[in-house]
Amino acid sequence: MRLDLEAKAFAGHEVLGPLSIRLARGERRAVLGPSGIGKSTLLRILSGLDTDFRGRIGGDERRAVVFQEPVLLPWRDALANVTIPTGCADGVARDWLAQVGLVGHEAKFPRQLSLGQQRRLALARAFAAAPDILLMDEPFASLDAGTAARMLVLTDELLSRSGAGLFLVTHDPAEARTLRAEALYLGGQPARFQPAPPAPDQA
Ligand SMILES: Nc1ncnc2c1ncn2[C@@H]1O[C@H](COP(=O)(O)OP(=O)(O)OP(=O)(O)O)[C@@H](O)[C@H]1O
Repeated sequence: MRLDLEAKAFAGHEVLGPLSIRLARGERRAVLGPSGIGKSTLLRILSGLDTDFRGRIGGDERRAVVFQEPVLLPWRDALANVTIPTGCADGVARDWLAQVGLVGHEAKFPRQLSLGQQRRLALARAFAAAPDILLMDEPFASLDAGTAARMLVLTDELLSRSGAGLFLVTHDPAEARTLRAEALYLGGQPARFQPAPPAPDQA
């Protein structure tokens, strides 16, 4: 996946660029920076959801996106929430549901699952699409600390097992370290990649 972004603007106001990213299968990067700096905007461009920018995007890697909210189909059970969006076979979906710890929950509707289980269902759906690159936007936010820690370990395992690359948007440098992702810091106006800010005890 290649992005050479010259500029991204909203209503004539430039928020991002210039910046470049290269990301291949098996590589992991995390983008960090203050609220409103442009992290989600960058993820939307990389995922192909936002094509309204100046620059070039390329690479034929399959991409899957995991958002902070699981965005599930409310009237379909967990199994169909994996098979319908991805087109994968029932057996493949059952296997991914098992890998995220949802055996026995296949026939449940999203409203019958906890938030943590819904997040794991969204993770199973993303991996069932057999992505080369997984793009994740704050996927561990608003989970209690224990659930977030388990999700992080699970994500690390599934990335290693599948060989997929990772582009993670997060506020939390510790998440990037746990996932062994190279940290990229966004700063400035319009935002670009910058050197890491000093650690709090050195500031
Ligand atoms: N659809 C939109 N229309 C207008 N402005 C937008 C739109 N989406 C984002 N912006 C602006 O672009 C800038 C970057 O937003 P973005 O959501 O990418 O930031 P972020 O770093 O992901 O923030 P947070 O960490 O709070 O989620 C912000 O100033 C935001 O107000």
